[in-house]
Amino acid sequence: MLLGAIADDLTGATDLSLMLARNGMRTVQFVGVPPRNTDFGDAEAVVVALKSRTIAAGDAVEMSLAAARALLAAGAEQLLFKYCSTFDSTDAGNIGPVAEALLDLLGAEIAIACPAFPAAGRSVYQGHLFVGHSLLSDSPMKDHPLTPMRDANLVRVLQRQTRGKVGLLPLDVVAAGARAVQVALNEAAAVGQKLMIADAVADADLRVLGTALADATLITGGSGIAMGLPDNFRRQGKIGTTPLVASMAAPAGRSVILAGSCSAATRGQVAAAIGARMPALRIVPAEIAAGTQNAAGVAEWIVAQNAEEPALVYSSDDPASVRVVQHSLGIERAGEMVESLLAEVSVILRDRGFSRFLVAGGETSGAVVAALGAQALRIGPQIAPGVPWTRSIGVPDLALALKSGNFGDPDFFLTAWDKLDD
Ligand SMILES: Nc1ncnc2c1ncn2[C@@H]1O[C@H](COP(=O)(O)OP(=O)(O)OP(=O)(O)O)[C@@H](O)[C@H]1O
Ligand SMILES: O=C(O)[C@@H](O)C(=O)CO
Repeated sequence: MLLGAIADDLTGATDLSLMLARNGMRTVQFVGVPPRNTDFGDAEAVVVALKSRTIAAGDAVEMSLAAARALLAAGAEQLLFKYCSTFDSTDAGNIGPVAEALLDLLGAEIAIACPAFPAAGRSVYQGHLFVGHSLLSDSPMKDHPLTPMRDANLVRVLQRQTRGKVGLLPLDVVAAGARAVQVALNEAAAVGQKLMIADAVADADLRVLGTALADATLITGGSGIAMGLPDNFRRQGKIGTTPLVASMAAPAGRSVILAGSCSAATRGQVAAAIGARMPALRIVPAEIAAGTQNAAGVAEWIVAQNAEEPALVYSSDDPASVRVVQHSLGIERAGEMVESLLAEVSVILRDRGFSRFLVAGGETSGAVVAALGAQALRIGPQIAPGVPWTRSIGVPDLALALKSGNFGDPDFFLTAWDKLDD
């Protein structure tokens, strides 16, 4: 095992695992910190998925350090801390505190922070994060239920979360090549900077950064920052090239879609599925609170649908309605109620022979997969940039597609199934 990664949510971990697998690295993903003496088999990269994006910063630090220690003990030569390509965080953390704690653990002087992922429309220029053609602060991320992002200047955002000084690695330095990047990082470290937001607007920039970071013990960023890393190991003769599969055998059983993401892309996918007459049931937080909607009832409804086609259960709602719910129930309680209900539903369905789950939303996926009991995932074919099918290793044997809220085309819920072989 060469590369050890810690992801702050589950869909982010599959996004990263797909990036590494697409770039030829044998990658296995773990859900939670792997237990002591875990056999990582022939994995060249191990990605540990945490659910640490929105918990208290101290807990996120502790969990991330535990993951880092497990990866280092298993032989990782380089650590990557993966967070969201939209830099989802608050002034309390958790990107800054976790990155600083990992720097301390490794005794490293400086790390870059680069959420750019051009294939999904995320680019960083002059330290400002763009989502498509909009600044982060003008994008739908300004209304995220848990981490509303209202400042696009990432140097400023990260500085509010960190003790150490945050700097900028501008695009002209990146354009000058890997050596220029290394010189800039050394100079920044010499003046006491701990983290540097790195500009990148195209895959070529991310590959330059990747090359420059061959000897870095810690790298932080979105999945894009990983695209150049496998080549470093390849140049050193440590890995070959394992091709990504084009389709995946799925265990026999029924299919379901559970969407707990309120992100714009997911809402579009829900609308497209309903438009295509997929059977769909809406989860309403106020009804869960009132006890008129519960997991048993929702699961019954799903089981009663046509067994040959996937059915959709969604809580996805527009920002104004989400705000109303959060105001009456509390942000955390509203989120937890939906997550718990979908998690309970998934367990009932698993026990009724469902084996193919498509889950939308990072927090939602974390809750569902933990309840389902899948502990490690093998990476299958790409459905959309950042979203692969995965198959759990051992028991339970499930096909899982864990979709980040904002990823995928509108027809994602309809076409994802084409990549599964019966
Ligand atoms: N109708 C709703 N009202 C209030 N909260 C909701 C509603 N539906 C879902 N939620 C909560 O909003 C949160 C959505 O977060 P989640 O991470 O699942 O999606 P996302 O942020 O779009 O995805 P990602 O993190 O992958 O970008 C969850 O905690 C979920 O339970
Ligand atoms: O980086 C992204 O955008 C995703 O992998 C993610 O982390 C969403 O939760």
